[in-house]
Amino acid sequence: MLNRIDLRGGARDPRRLLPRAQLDVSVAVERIRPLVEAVRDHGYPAIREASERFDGVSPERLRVPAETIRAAEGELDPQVRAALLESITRARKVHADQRRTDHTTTVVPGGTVTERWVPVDRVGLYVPGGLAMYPSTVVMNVVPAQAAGVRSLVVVSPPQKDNDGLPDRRVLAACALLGVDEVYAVGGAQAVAMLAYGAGVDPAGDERCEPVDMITGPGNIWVTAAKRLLRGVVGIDAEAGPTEIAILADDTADPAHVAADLISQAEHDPLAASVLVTPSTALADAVDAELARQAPAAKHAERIGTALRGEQSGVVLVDDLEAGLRVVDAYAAEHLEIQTRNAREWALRVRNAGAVFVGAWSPVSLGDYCAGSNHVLPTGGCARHSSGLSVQSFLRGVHLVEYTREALRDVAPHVVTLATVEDLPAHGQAVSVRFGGGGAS
Ligand SMILES: NC(=O)c1ccc[n+]([C@@H]2O[C@H](COP(=O)([O-])OP(=O)(O)OC[C@H]3O[C@@H](n4cnc5c(N)ncnc54)[C@H](O)[C@@H]3O)[C@@H](O)[C@H]2O)c1
Ligand SMILES: N[C@H](CO)Cc1c[nH]c[nH+]1
Ligand SMILES: [Zn+2]
Repeated sequence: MLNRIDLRGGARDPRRLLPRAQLDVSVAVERIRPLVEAVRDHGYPAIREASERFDGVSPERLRVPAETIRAAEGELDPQVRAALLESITRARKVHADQRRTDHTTTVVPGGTVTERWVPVDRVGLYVPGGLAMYPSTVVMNVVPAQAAGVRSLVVVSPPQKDNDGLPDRRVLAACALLGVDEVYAVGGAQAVAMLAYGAGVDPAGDERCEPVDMITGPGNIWVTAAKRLLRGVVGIDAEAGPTEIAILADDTADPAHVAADLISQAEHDPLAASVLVTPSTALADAVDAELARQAPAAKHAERIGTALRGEQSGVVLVDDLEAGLRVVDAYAAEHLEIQTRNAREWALRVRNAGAVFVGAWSPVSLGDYCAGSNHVLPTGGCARHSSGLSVQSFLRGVHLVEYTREALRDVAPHVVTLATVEDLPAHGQAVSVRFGGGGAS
């Protein structure tokens, strides 16, 4: 069922052999540019027009009333409430524990540099809502922002035809459980543009969404394209586009589990990538057989089939696990499962992955909902240089430089020398003047 790529006995570059579906983000950027510019220039009418075109709804007001958010919590199924609360509790525990604390280094007696971790003031959190609904993504965005101490949080999520043009009820309920009260029924590139530039959110222009300082959260290729386009206008977390799973497995892995995990992420999007890397032909054959058995029976069989057959998915056959490790490192998957003997040892050697899931009992679905880790992770190879969303994503390190007169005097000649070398004498003078004019004394 999966494309088979045989790297055994050869030295072919795995990056070329495993193309990514969203290499087309740059094409999507050009497609959404006029929409982003229209939202910047006209605000509400442009957003409404895009919602009509892409979401099939034409909302009068984009902001979700506070009582609607509260009512959604009231209507929540008790089992769903319990599961969301468990997810929130575990995520809060992990994210609060990982918050960086301020640190002071005494460089010399009387001279210190303190690194202060200051939260971003206002952030926009994107919660997808096209093919699937993501109350869990509300948790994964909001919990780290709150743990960082962000003061102003706004959630955007696409309007749903079957919910009177409001975001999904479970998404609203998750906002209520987390104490978020600024929510807009806007999705796609238009939501990203609204957050970046700010915009009126009703026909009369009485209500406004004020611009944010940073936008986080996953989304489809259009959301990812808008984030790439607006990076710089606002801060952006890593690109978190169509989901990816890679599994490094040997003959100890259970083919039924491997297939189920590949299918679980293919379920997100026809552009999702599911990749198995293994030295075992027997496992590859058995996983193929399991995929053929499990995939057609899945609820979202059509998009799963499209994702699994897509050029972005496949089985990579390698000579051994060392070669497999090189492949998964080159690929830099959003999620990497290690299902091998001594899984932890292999996992600790991985350099490039959004998150690593170790052994038979840590499937990606656990991390999607209830491990305590974050599921907003870098896709498209961004794991080579970027981290998943965390409490750190919402903090800025600000250096506090504090020297006494004596400490400055001691180092003044070096400052003056470096300023002279760079032909920026006024820099040197700003130090010298403090010690009686021309030169430091
Ligand atoms: N990496 C992660 O952390 C992570 C987590 C959860 C989900 N995901 C991914 O997020 C994505 C969610 O996608 P989704 O589609 O379900 O929801 P989405 O909210 O990202 O996209 C829906 C929006 O796309 C816009 N849109 C649809 N067609 C368009 C077009 N032709 N041109 C311009 N805009 C258009 C619409 O405005 C709609 O509101 C999936 O790819 C999933 O794999 C990633
Ligand atoms: N696997 C997704 C991250 O790529 C997150 C998610 C949310 N709900 C289910 N899964
Ligand atoms: Zn998932």
